[in-house]
Amino acid sequence: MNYIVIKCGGSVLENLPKTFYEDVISLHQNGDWTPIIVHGGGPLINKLLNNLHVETSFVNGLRVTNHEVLDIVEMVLSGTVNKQVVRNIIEAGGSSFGVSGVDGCLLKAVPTTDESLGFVGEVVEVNTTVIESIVKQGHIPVVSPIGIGENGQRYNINGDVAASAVAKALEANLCFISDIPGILVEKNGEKFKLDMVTKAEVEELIENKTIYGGMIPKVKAAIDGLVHKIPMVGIIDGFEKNSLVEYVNGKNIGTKIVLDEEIA
Ligand SMILES: Nc1ncnc2c1ncn2[C@@H]1O[C@H](COP(=O)(O)OP(=O)(O)O)[C@@H](O)[C@H]1O
Ligand SMILES: CC(=O)N[C@@H](CCC(=O)OP(=O)(O)O)C(=O)O
Repeated sequence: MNYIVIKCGGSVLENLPKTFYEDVISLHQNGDWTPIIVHGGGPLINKLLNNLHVETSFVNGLRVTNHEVLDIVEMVLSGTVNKQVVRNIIEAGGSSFGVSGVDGCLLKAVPTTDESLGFVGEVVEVNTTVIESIVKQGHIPVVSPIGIGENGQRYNINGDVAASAVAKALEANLCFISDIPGILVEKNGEKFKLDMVTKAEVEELIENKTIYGGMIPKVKAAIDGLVHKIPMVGIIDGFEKNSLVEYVNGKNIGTKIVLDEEIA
């Protein structure tokens, strides 16, 4: 099966055009690709935390997650956002089935090594049978990034990290849909997009702070995926018309991430 994991960032989710979902559905219906959506929802979590006067902070793009934050994160991701994406696909004429990483122990997790992050998890195992059975029923799976660990403990997993874990488990292509045309760098006061970056370049861009915030987990998850044999990883603009279709057809769109140039 030619799986493609499409990670929809919270930065674009609320405003993705209907044509985006129509493109996902057409990939599915043409039979060449089996799309799986993994979503984020950071801005909506921020909004609810703010409304409830709960403080929030990030370390290297990951949200520090205590009990109170964890409750709200799960509510937003596995409730509001997951069902919104499922509805969007139905509205665009497709069929989809939403699950959280907790359902069927889809995303088995352990706490991340940085203890100061609280209940932030890393995925240690993906129960691919959950995805496979949804696909078998003819639905597009929509996954929210909450993981489950020992004794039923929930974990907040960054959407990019969850998407990469699912792609690794299925040996799938991976595509990050975000609100930027790709990785941007500044030269002579002007910003331009990189068509391709290597692992070494990514590390340098993080080091010199050209890559910051939510882009850090994205590129780290991309590299981790490539190291574990994901065939292709890219970051593309969700608002650009046909971007997803062009990406799967190998057009030069967004930023392609590679381990090194020889194997590009
Ligand atoms: N070098 C960079 N190029 C492009 N965007 C970057 C870069 N470094 C940091 N960013 C930020 O990363 C954001 C995308 O990450 P994030 O907000 O987590 O998006 P998403 O919700 O789509 O996962 C961009 O909107 C931008 O603010
Ligand atoms: C640990 C961690 O940072 N989890 C993220 C999960 C949502 C997410 O990843 O949303 P985006 O894709 O919109 O960034 C969070 O709490 O915001």
